[in-house]
Amino acid sequence: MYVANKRRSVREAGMRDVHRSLPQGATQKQVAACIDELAADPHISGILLQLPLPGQLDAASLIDRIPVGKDVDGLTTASAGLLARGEYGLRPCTPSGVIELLNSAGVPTKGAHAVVVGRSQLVGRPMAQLLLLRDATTTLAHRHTTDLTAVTRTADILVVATGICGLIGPEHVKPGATVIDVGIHRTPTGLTGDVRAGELNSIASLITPVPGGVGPMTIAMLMANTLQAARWTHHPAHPH
Ligand SMILES: Nc1nc2c(c(=O)[nH]1)N[C@@H](CN(C=O)c1ccc(C(=O)N[C@@H](CCC(=O)O)C(=O)O)cc1)CN2
Repeated sequence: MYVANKRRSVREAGMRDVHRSLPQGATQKQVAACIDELAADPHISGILLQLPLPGQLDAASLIDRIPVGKDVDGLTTASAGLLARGEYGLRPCTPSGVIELLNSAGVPTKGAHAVVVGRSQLVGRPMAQLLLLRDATTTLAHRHTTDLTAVTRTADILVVATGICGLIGPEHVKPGATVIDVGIHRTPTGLTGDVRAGELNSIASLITPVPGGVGPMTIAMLMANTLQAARWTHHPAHPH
């Protein structure tokens, strides 16, 4: 469904979309060959490998076959390195979308205490790096954090990306905080996040909804990255 949504957005933005669907049992070699073909094609500006992959595949080494200039998900080692050094490059879509949400809502990051819960390569780690670049005092919490509640309660900006449905409740949130819920879970009563948003109305000053919050921003940032990558493709002086 996410792939279908991305393909639709690509077409709506006036770009051409090329979709390669491999069988569930595809080998590392088959997926690598598919990426290599797209990487070598001068008519392709951006490539993404939809995650998660089936267990027989090693995602990290496959992602690293994507040339850095076409890495519209910002997940290659090269893109992660540029981000870690605060240098110009394509950045992961979900964390970039969160920064856009904070900007558009006028939430100041400079000097704020931002706590990110979850340390995935896809969201948590790059999120912490981006907040640091925005001059937030940043804490990255995870499953081994001692007394998570005490840590999250000091956050002016709380970003939750744990994959645990309803983990965060009122006891975790400082009054007036901005809460960003990256989680998405399908339950018998509908879609819900990592945050029990309904219990936070009188505590948080701002909170992103699920659905309709971070998810659509992820796709919007993918479009922005793809446009940037296309500009580089057509202007040979680009940095990659
Ligand atoms: N290669 C990647 N794989 C994955 C990424 C990614 O950024 N790159 N992120 C997630 C899934 N994802 C995009 O791929 C994604 C998740 C959710 C949404 C979204 O719009 N959600 C809607 C609800 C849609 C629904 O379920 O009905 C919302 O939150 O309102 C977009 C993209 C893992 N894999």
